[in-house]
Amino acid sequence: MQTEKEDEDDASCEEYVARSDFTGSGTDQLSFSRGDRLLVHAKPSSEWWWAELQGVIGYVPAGYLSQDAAGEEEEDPSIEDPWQDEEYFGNYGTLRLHLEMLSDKSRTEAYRQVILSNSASLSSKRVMDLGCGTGIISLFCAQLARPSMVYAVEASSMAEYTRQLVKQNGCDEVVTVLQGRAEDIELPEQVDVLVSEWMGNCLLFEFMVESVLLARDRWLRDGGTMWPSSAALTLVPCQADSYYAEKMAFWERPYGLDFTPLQPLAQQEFFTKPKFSHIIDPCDCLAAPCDVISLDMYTLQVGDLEEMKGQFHFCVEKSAVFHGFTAWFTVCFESLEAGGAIVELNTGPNSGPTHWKQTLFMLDWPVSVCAGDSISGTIVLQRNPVWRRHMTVTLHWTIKGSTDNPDNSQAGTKSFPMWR
Ligand SMILES: NC(=[NH2+])NCCC[C@H]1O[C@@H](n2cnc3c(N)ncnc32)[C@H](O)[C@@H]1O
Repeated sequence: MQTEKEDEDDASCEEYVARSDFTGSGTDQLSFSRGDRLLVHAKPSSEWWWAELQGVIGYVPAGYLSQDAAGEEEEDPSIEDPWQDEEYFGNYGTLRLHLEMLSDKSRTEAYRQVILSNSASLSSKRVMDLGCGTGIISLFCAQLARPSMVYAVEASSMAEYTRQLVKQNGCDEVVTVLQGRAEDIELPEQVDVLVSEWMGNCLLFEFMVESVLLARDRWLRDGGTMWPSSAALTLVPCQADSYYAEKMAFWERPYGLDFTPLQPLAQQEFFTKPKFSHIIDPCDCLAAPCDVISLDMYTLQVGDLEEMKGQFHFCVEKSAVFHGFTAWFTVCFESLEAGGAIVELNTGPNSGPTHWKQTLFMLDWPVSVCAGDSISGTIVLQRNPVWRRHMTVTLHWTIKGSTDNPDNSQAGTKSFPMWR
């Protein structure tokens, strides 16, 4: 018989249905599968609830749960396809994106350099090229080295053409194209090297990296090599005068008229989401850039991707208007030979241009800063619990005046959806 307290607890418990799978990270998060019925005991915050599943208790992301049974009938599109694979792989089935990537010399030459500088060590190695697209990396392997086999895995319809390109270039003895998602295909053997070009805007957008980690855990032999081997997200406070003038200052006096009542609209429309494909000029950087998140591709776990946190502390080097932060990434490819040369692909303003360009996060209002001021804070990349290729980037910052400008101290925070 339940005690009054237990009755009371049951009364406060509410049953919810999981709309999507969730892999918890750490000991206090509860993993579950789509369709599981969870008992929610408490809602300490709007994002994380305290729930129970088959006697196990832990934190669950509230966004994953829906209460109304009716929700099951009107399937929310995100439940059907939280990875939006139909649209995602549909896009990669056309040439537009492949042309953009192949036209990116910094990107493509970096992968070619990796193969070239490891060509001797690649002899007799088994390679998996995850998300091979047109197969360029696999063709580099077959052309510049003597691997025993390259498994070129591609989920989109481009794979049919990739097979033709492999044959057209006389590489079909070495390269085998497998059409399918890396998560679903079967290889006849484990591989020595897992190479992939998985990086998205702000490094993680698209979350293709999850597929790479799953393939690592399933197909890379112990002691095998991950290319890239590591990745880092870099941040810098910046001025963005021309972007600000174009989107915000414009409304001050267009054709001699005062359109400033539209500025709150402009802020909402143009500064709510990050501006990807921004090109930051090195002189727009207000401080030395700082790596805020570093990924080790050998130890990174899928659960780690739910929330990635980084800290920063910038010393402002010149008096300017602080419009926002700019982010970019760098990936490194370790040598197959111990101590061999590392190849780096840096998508920042001091390296060759790439199709990723950089990502600009505009503050709601610019702030004047002086040389000697400090800008400290944190960046949090929160993976979208429903749309699994998306995330929200939250920046918290505090500006502290330098000794000769002590009263300029202010704090701010802003969340930027990428893109839902
Ligand atoms: N750097 C990126 N942001 N995107 C560039 C690589 C993306 C290529 O990998 C393919 N691709 C992406 N995910 C997968 C997957 N899980 N399995 C197979 N192919 C994939 C996709 O169809 C495309 O051809």
